[in-house]
Amino acid sequence: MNGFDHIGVVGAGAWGTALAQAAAKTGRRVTLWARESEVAEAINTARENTAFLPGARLDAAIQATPHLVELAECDVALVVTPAQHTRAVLGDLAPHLREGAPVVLCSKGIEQATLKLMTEVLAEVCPRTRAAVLSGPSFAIDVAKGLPTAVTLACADERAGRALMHALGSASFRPYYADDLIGAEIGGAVKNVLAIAAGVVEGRGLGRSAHAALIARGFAELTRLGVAMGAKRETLAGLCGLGDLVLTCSSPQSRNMSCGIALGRGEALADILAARNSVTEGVATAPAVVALAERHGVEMPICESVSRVVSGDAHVDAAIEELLARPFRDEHA
Ligand SMILES: NC(=O)C1=CN([C@@H]2O[C@H](COP(=O)(O)OP(=O)(O)OC[C@H]3O[C@@H](n4cnc5c(N)ncnc54)[C@H](O)[C@@H]3O)[C@@H](O)[C@H]2O)C=CC1
Ligand SMILES: O=C(CO)COP(=O)(O)O
Repeated sequence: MNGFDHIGVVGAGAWGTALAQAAAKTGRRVTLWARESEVAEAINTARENTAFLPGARLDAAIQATPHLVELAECDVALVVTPAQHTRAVLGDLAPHLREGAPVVLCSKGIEQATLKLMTEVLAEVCPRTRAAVLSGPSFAIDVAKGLPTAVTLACADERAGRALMHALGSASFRPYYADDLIGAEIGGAVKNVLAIAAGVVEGRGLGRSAHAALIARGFAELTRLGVAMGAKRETLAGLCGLGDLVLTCSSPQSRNMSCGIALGRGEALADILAARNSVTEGVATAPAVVALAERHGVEMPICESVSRVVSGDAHVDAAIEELLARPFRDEHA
């Protein structure tokens, strides 16, 4: 064992459960906080999270609990709550965080009310914590089943970041160290918005060429915002940016893409969201991305269209028409 012997995971949705499983596979003790006591109960007794990650048998080293106080002994906390709820959960977690224990933010979204990244929320709520970000192309069920996956693990403190990489990594779950937290966060947040657009392309039957164009032009938007906010281009072109964009824009298994597919087929957003118990991060993050783009003076027409559609300000067809009517321009402007 090379440190971080006891791993805390905050949030037992699909991703928190999968990360708990990946950590348990390294031989570490894992405490997993579930907001719902019945989820904790099911994990501890049936060894399955039937509510959020059915079909994955969970390691006996994972102890689930509905009480955050039980994370007090953990050497590190992985925070895996939906972005819009992360501030509240961090507030409840703060008194139980062990002095010096890093917090690894694993959610992919921007706080809509404040336009803050998760690292900024953490800095406000738990000011003396070392932050890390884990983000990349990784469906929860793939990780839980031990299929090969690679993610970015960003931490400004290089020693802590590399130690976390070794603690969480295994042959099948492969974190790559980076020092660029902003890049890791922007990649994960913006790709969800673009995946909704990719779903619309699919659901409206606009063809594979439009799909490829959407990914390439979407990546240009993601890069523009990231660079304006201080991210490194190579981070955005890596696992947590381009890698996750390609995965999420190409897999109907993605909640964001499947939401877009349903929108493209003419379903109403409220009905789509009401039919699922899982989070579709791009819906709340889309208006935040547009507001950040305005603040930083960058153009993000695809994200703007998604924002207008999910906010009910534009019909899907009108949004597509507007995008196609944009003036011709230099590709790399
Ligand atoms: N599922 C996946 O494959 C991946 C998800 N993520 C990210 O992980 C984060 C969590 O997503 P999932 O684990 O998929 O969630 P999920 O969609 O499986 O489950 C919803 C989660 O939200 C929690 N929740 C609902 N209301 C809440 C509230 N008021 N306060 C706190 N928590 C509340 C539920 O307890 C549950 O844990 C998201 O930011 C997502 O983008 C990142 C990588 C992969
Ligand atoms: O982030 C993910 C894969 O990397 C999961 O995407 P969805 O939230 O769209 O399902």
